[in-house]
Amino acid sequence: MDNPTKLDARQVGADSLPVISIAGLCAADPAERQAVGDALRAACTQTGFFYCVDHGVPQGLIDAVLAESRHFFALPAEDKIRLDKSLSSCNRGYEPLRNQTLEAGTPPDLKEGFYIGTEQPESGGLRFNQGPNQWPMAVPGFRPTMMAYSAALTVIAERLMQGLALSLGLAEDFFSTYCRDPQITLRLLHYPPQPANPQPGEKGCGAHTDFGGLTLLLQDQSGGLQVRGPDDCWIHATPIPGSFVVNLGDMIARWTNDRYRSTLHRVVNTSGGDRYSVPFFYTGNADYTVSCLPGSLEPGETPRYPPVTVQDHLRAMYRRTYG
Ligand SMILES: O=C(O)CCC(=O)C(=O)O
Ligand SMILES: [Fe+2]
Repeated sequence: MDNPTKLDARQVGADSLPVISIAGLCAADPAERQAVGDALRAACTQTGFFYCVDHGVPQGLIDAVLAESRHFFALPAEDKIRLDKSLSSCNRGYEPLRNQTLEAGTPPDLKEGFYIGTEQPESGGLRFNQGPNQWPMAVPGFRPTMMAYSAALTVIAERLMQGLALSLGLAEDFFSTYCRDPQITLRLLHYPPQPANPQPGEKGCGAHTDFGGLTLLLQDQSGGLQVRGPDDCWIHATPIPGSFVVNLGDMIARWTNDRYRSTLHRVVNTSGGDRYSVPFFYTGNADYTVSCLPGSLEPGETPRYPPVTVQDHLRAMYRRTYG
């Protein structure tokens, strides 16, 4: 890892990360579906990040998510604190500025957030991240918008998992058990502008890899997301209107013995204004055991990671970044 206090990134065009149209995943012709699988394979082995377009999620819904998120974060601090995630048994609700440190050895992240998941009965913390949401009553459009968006992205994520199966030469429905009753987390994020005189290494979101399966990120037009390139430079994931930035999390790296990359990324909000983004984490069925996939080992090669359930893996990862 380079010096974490150095925050500059290479200025490159959006074409440095692949742009993949996923419309073909809905085609009746298997060759069209496989063509998307082939494009995914290239992106997954090379960058671990790509822009996803032609996904079919209405732009009006995407715009509404960002608008409702802005409304929420503009509420007075006391209203937000009333929904603090420490009041939830399942990590749902508001997370104040500087609450998480995604990059060990650097100051806490300059972001505030709000966690939403599948609406479930209270489990008293027995089932990790599973239970009821907390909702801001002062923002009436918030709940229906976030529920509609979560449902829409769950469909896209499941479709992408079918594409990933094709990309790996597996049956298209290979991940169907993983996709049954999936854990999803919608995370609203608000980044204030990067301070003029930050502490060494202080930034919006420290360098990290994502914990789960797939992440589908909606970002506004501020920019600031930086992705670790194969040549160990940081490259800007410049916003492309209407796209999602998709990346693979650690579970896919475990599945493929690191053939598919779970790539480091971070956020430095140098836009001068507020930045809003909405990662959607698709982590699959909590009880599913992630272990090295058929075809991901060369003869004589052994798995780098022991099998782990989705739930146990996530629990360990949250513990690491929330202390
Ligand atoms: O805000 C972003 O663009 C990225 C957020 C992120 O990487 C995360 O929440 O895991
Ligand atoms: Fe991330």
